Amino acid sequence: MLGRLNHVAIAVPDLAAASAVYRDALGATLGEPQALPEHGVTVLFIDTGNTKIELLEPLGEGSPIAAFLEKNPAGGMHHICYEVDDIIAARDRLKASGARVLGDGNPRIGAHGKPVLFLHPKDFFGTLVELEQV
Ligand SMILES: CC[C@@H](C(=O)O)C(=O)SCCNC(=O)CCNC(=O)[C@H](O)C(C)(C)COP(=O)(O)OP(=O)(O)OC[C@H]1O[C@@H](n2cnc3c(N)ncnc32)[C@H](O)[C@@H]1OP(=O)(O)O
Ligand SMILES: [Co+2]
Repeated sequence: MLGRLNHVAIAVPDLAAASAVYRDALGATLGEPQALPEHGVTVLFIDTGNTKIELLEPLGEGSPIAAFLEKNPAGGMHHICYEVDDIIAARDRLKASGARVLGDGNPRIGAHGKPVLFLHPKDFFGTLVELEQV
């Protein structure tokens, strides 16, 4: 079930400033910012060759990362995304094991145009887990 590491996400207060630091200080090659109002974030991906870094900032009212940034105003590691080949089978297996699938439990289309789900951080050792079907 558990596949490759698709991305590590870092929530930031200012996406433009954070991506400039990644470009200028770390020499990162930046993807284009993507506003995703349906997810309440604007994201930008950085390809590291073996995985990706997702920088994300809140977009609009009620962003799901607003409370996280209130607690971590300078930003912080927000979630980790694993790839799965069948997100419905993964969801059903996780729910059967007692894990909490966030939202209404149905996959939504994520930044890569693929179905994604999120698992409650309290069930995975303080780490918000995202699953992406590839
Ligand atoms: C762009 C699309 C997609 C992609 O394709 O990559 C994305 O990545 S979108 C990313 C943004 N969307 C999401 O994160 C959706 C899932 N997240 C949520 O539903 C919420 O963030 C949350 C996980 C339910 C937390 O919401 P929050 O408002 O912070 O609720 P609480 O304050 O009640 O938090 C409960 C509890 O969990 C701790 N917490 C919150 N966020 C995280 C986190 N990222 N990592 C670890 N722990 C987290 C929070 O501190 C609370 O703990 P206690 O205070 O100890 O109770
Ligand atoms: Co993500």
